[in-house]
Amino acid sequence: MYVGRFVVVGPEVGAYRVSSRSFPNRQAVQRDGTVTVEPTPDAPETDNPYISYNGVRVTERGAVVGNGSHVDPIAEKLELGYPARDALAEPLLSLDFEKDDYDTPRIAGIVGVDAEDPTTNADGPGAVVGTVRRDALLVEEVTEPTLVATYEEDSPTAFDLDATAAEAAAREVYDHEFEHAVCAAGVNGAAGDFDVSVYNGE
Ligand SMILES: NC(=O)c1ncn([C@@H]2O[C@H](COP(=O)(O)O)[C@@H](O)[C@H]2O)c1NC=O
Repeated sequence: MYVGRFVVVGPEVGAYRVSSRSFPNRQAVQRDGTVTVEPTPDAPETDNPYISYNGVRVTERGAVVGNGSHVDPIAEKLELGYPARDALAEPLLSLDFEKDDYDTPRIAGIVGVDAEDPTTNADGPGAVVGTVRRDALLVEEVTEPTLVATYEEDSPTAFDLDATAAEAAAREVYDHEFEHAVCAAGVNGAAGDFDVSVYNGE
Protein backbone atom coordinates (compact mmCIF):
# COMPACT_ATOMS: atom_id res chain seq x y z
CA MET A 1 0.00 0.00 0.00
CA TYR A 2 1.17 3.52 -0.81
CA VAL A 3 0.31 6.11 1.86
CA GLY A 4 2.77 8.84 0.80
CA ARG A 5 4.50 10.71 3.58
CA PHE A 6 3.67 9.80 7.17
CA VAL A 7 4.40 10.80 10.74
CA VAL A 8 4.27 8.63 13.86
CA VAL A 9 3.86 10.67 17.02
CA GLY A 10 3.94 9.56 20.65
CA PRO A 11 4.72 11.24 23.97
CA GLU A 12 8.42 10.36 23.95
CA VAL A 13 9.18 9.06 20.48
CA GLY A 14 8.28 10.15 16.97
CA ALA A 15 9.28 9.67 13.36
CA TYR A 16 8.76 10.97 9.87
CA ARG A 17 9.08 9.07 6.62
CA VAL A 18 9.23 10.39 3.11
CA SER A 19 7.72 7.94 0.66
CA SER A 20 7.50 9.17 -2.90
CA ARG A 21 6.55 7.95 -6.36
CA SER A 22 7.39 11.21 -8.14
CA PHE A 23 10.49 12.55 -6.35
CA PRO A 24 12.53 9.60 -5.01
CA ASN A 25 15.91 11.36 -5.31
CA ARG A 26 15.81 12.97 -1.90
CA GLN A 27 17.66 12.69 1.40
CA ALA A 28 17.21 13.66 5.05
CA VAL A 29 20.08 15.82 6.31
CA GLN A 30 20.53 16.53 10.01
CA ARG A 31 22.03 19.78 11.31
CA ASP A 32 21.80 20.00 15.12
CA GLY A 33 18.10 19.74 16.00
CA THR A 34 16.82 20.24 12.45
CA VAL A 35 16.29 17.64 9.72
CA THR A 36 15.96 18.97 6.18
CA VAL A 37 14.42 16.94 3.38
CA GLU A 38 16.18 17.97 0.18
CA PRO A 39 17.00 16.71 -3.32
CA THR A 40 20.11 14.56 -3.69
CA PRO A 41 22.87 16.13 -5.83
CA ASP A 42 21.91 13.93 -8.79
CA ALA A 43 18.19 14.78 -8.65
CA PRO A 44 16.51 16.27 -11.71
CA GLU A 45 15.57 19.96 -11.37
CA THR A 46 12.02 20.65 -10.25
CA ASP A 47 9.94 23.69 -9.43
CA ASN A 48 7.58 21.73 -7.18
CA PRO A 49 7.42 23.86 -3.99
CA TYR A 50 6.51 20.97 -1.68
CA ILE A 51 9.46 18.60 -1.81
CA SER A 52 12.20 20.43 0.13
CA TYR A 53 11.60 21.61 3.70
CA ASN A 54 12.48 21.01 7.34
CA GLY A 55 10.83 17.74 8.40
CA VAL A 56 11.98 17.93 12.05
CA ARG A 57 12.63 20.92 14.31
CA VAL A 58 13.53 20.54 17.98
CA THR A 59 12.47 23.26 20.42
CA GLU A 60 12.68 23.63 24.19
CA ARG A 61 8.94 22.84 24.40
CA GLY A 62 8.68 19.83 22.09
CA ALA A 63 10.02 18.35 18.85
CA VAL A 64 8.02 19.04 15.68
CA VAL A 65 7.72 16.57 12.79
CA GLY A 66 5.86 17.12 9.53
CA ASN A 67 5.76 16.98 5.74
CA GLY A 68 6.29 20.58 4.68
CA SER A 69 6.92 24.25 5.31
CA HIS A 70 4.43 24.30 8.21
CA VAL A 71 7.06 22.63 10.46
CA ASP A 72 8.92 25.94 10.84
CA PRO A 73 5.99 28.12 11.98
CA ILE A 74 4.80 25.34 14.33
CA ALA A 75 8.26 25.33 15.97
CA GLU A 76 8.33 29.13 16.08
CA LYS A 77 4.93 29.29 17.77
CA LEU A 78 6.04 26.71 20.34
CA GLU A 79 9.14 28.81 21.02
CA LEU A 80 6.93 31.89 21.41
CA GLY A 81 4.94 30.10 24.13
CA TYR A 82 1.78 29.07 22.25
CA PRO A 83 0.10 26.01 23.79
CA ALA A 84 1.04 22.90 21.80
CA ARG A 85 -2.46 22.33 20.38
CA ASP A 86 -2.59 25.89 19.07
CA ALA A 87 1.00 25.91 17.77
CA LEU A 88 0.04 22.86 15.68
CA ALA A 89 -3.41 23.96 14.58
CA GLU A 90 -2.78 27.54 13.49
CA PRO A 91 -0.10 26.91 10.80
CA LEU A 92 -2.06 23.91 9.48
CA LEU A 93 -5.17 26.05 9.13
CA SER A 94 -3.43 29.07 7.64
CA LEU A 95 -1.24 27.16 5.15
CA ASP A 96 -4.01 24.64 4.33
CA PHE A 97 -3.64 21.49 2.22
CA GLU A 98 -1.13 21.61 -0.63
CA LYS A 99 -2.36 23.04 -3.91
CA ASP A 100 -1.03 20.20 -6.05
CA ASP A 101 -2.71 17.60 -8.27
CA TYR A 102 -3.60 15.48 -5.24
CA ASP A 103 -4.71 18.13 -2.71
CA THR A 104 -1.97 16.55 -0.57
CA PRO A 105 -2.75 17.04 3.14
CA ARG A 106 -0.30 18.63 5.55
CA ILE A 107 0.52 16.32 8.46
CA ALA A 108 2.42 17.13 11.64
CA GLY A 109 2.97 16.30 15.29
CA ILE A 110 4.74 17.47 18.41
CA VAL A 111 6.64 14.92 20.54
CA GLY A 112 7.71 15.45 24.16
CA VAL A 113 5.38 18.31 24.93
CA ASP A 114 6.20 19.85 28.29
CA ALA A 115 3.98 18.51 31.12
CA GLU A 116 3.13 22.12 32.02
CA ASP A 117 1.50 22.68 28.63
CA PRO A 118 -2.14 23.70 29.20
CA THR A 119 -3.45 21.80 26.15
CA THR A 120 -2.35 18.29 27.16
CA ASN A 121 -3.73 16.15 29.96
CA ALA A 122 -0.44 14.28 30.38
CA ASP A 123 1.40 14.29 33.71
CA GLY A 124 4.68 13.63 31.93
CA PRO A 125 5.62 14.38 28.31
CA GLY A 126 2.62 14.79 26.02
CA ALA A 127 2.06 14.63 22.29
CA VAL A 128 -0.20 16.25 19.72
CA VAL A 129 -0.87 15.10 16.16
CA GLY A 130 -2.74 16.73 13.33
CA THR A 131 -3.58 17.07 9.67
CA VAL A 132 -5.29 19.49 7.37
CA ARG A 133 -7.10 18.00 4.40
CA ARG A 134 -9.57 19.59 2.00
CA ASP A 135 -12.43 18.23 4.15
CA ALA A 136 -11.02 18.43 7.69
CA LEU A 137 -8.73 20.00 10.22
CA LEU A 138 -7.90 17.34 12.85
CA VAL A 139 -5.73 18.12 15.88
CA GLU A 140 -5.66 15.96 18.99
CA GLU A 141 -3.58 14.87 21.93
CA VAL A 142 -2.30 11.29 21.79
CA THR A 143 -0.94 9.05 24.53
CA GLU A 144 0.42 6.23 22.34
CA PRO A 145 2.34 6.22 19.02
CA THR A 146 -0.12 7.39 16.37
CA LEU A 147 0.16 7.44 12.58
CA VAL A 148 -1.17 9.96 10.13
CA ALA A 149 -0.26 9.84 6.44
CA THR A 150 -0.93 11.99 3.41
CA TYR A 151 -2.97 9.35 1.55
CA GLU A 152 -5.19 6.42 2.59
CA GLU A 153 -4.31 6.53 6.30
CA ASP A 154 -5.20 10.20 6.43
CA SER A 155 -6.77 10.31 9.91
CA PRO A 156 -4.77 9.70 13.13
CA THR A 157 -4.73 6.00 13.99
CA ALA A 158 -2.81 3.89 16.54
CA PHE A 159 0.52 2.58 15.19
CA ASP A 160 2.57 -0.26 16.62
CA LEU A 161 6.01 1.38 16.94
CA ASP A 162 8.54 -0.80 18.77
CA ALA A 163 11.40 1.73 18.76
CA THR A 164 11.99 3.92 21.78
CA ALA A 165 15.16 5.64 20.51
CA ALA A 166 15.52 8.14 17.66
CA GLU A 167 17.80 6.03 15.48
CA ALA A 168 15.65 2.92 15.82
CA ALA A 169 12.50 4.91 15.10
CA ALA A 170 13.98 6.30 11.87
CA ARG A 171 14.96 2.80 10.75
CA GLU A 172 11.67 1.24 11.76
CA VAL A 173 9.54 3.63 9.74
CA TYR A 174 11.95 3.49 6.79
CA ASP A 175 11.70 -0.32 6.79
CA HIS A 176 7.90 -0.37 7.12
CA GLU A 177 6.06 -2.17 4.32
CA PHE A 178 4.34 0.99 3.10
CA GLU A 179 5.69 1.44 -0.43
CA HIS A 180 8.34 3.74 -1.93
CA ALA A 181 10.49 4.57 1.10
CA VAL A 182 12.91 7.43 0.39
CA CYS A 183 14.29 8.69 3.72
CA ALA A 184 13.32 8.96 7.37
CA ALA A 185 13.99 10.75 10.63
CA GLY A 186 13.40 9.82 14.25
CA VAL A 187 13.25 11.77 17.48
CA ASN A 188 12.98 10.84 21.12
CA GLY A 189 13.10 12.58 24.44
CA ALA A 190 11.22 15.24 26.31
CA ALA A 191 11.20 19.01 26.28
CA GLY A 192 14.74 20.31 26.65
CA ASP A 193 16.44 16.99 25.92
CA PHE A 194 15.88 15.39 22.50
CA ASP A 195 17.85 12.98 20.32
CA VAL A 196 17.39 13.23 16.56
CA SER A 197 18.52 10.77 13.91
CA VAL A 198 18.14 10.29 10.17
CA TYR A 199 18.19 7.17 8.01
CA ASN A 200 18.53 7.22 4.23
CA GLY A 201 18.69 3.47 3.61
CA GLU A 202 21.83 1.43 3.04
N1 LIG B 1 6.43 16.45 1.66
C1 LIG B 1 6.98 15.82 0.65
O1 LIG B 1 8.10 15.31 0.76
C2 LIG B 1 6.26 15.72 -0.61
N2 LIG B 1 6.68 15.00 -1.63
C3 LIG B 1 5.77 15.11 -2.61
N3 LIG B 1 4.76 15.94 -2.20
C4 LIG B 1 3.61 16.33 -2.99
O2 LIG B 1 2.84 15.17 -3.29
C5 LIG B 1 2.68 15.03 -4.69
C6 LIG B 1 2.65 13.58 -5.03
O3 LIG B 1 3.93 13.02 -4.77
P1 LIG B 1 4.16 11.44 -4.90
O4 LIG B 1 3.65 11.04 -6.24
O5 LIG B 1 5.65 11.26 -4.76
O6 LIG B 1 3.39 10.79 -3.77
C7 LIG B 1 3.83 15.84 -5.30
O7 LIG B 1 3.50 16.32 -6.57
C8 LIG B 1 4.00 16.97 -4.31
O8 LIG B 1 3.10 18.02 -4.59
C9 LIG B 1 5.05 16.32 -0.96
N4 LIG B 1 4.25 17.09 -0.17
C10 LIG B 1 3.65 16.57 0.93
O9 LIG B 1 3.73 15.49 1.37
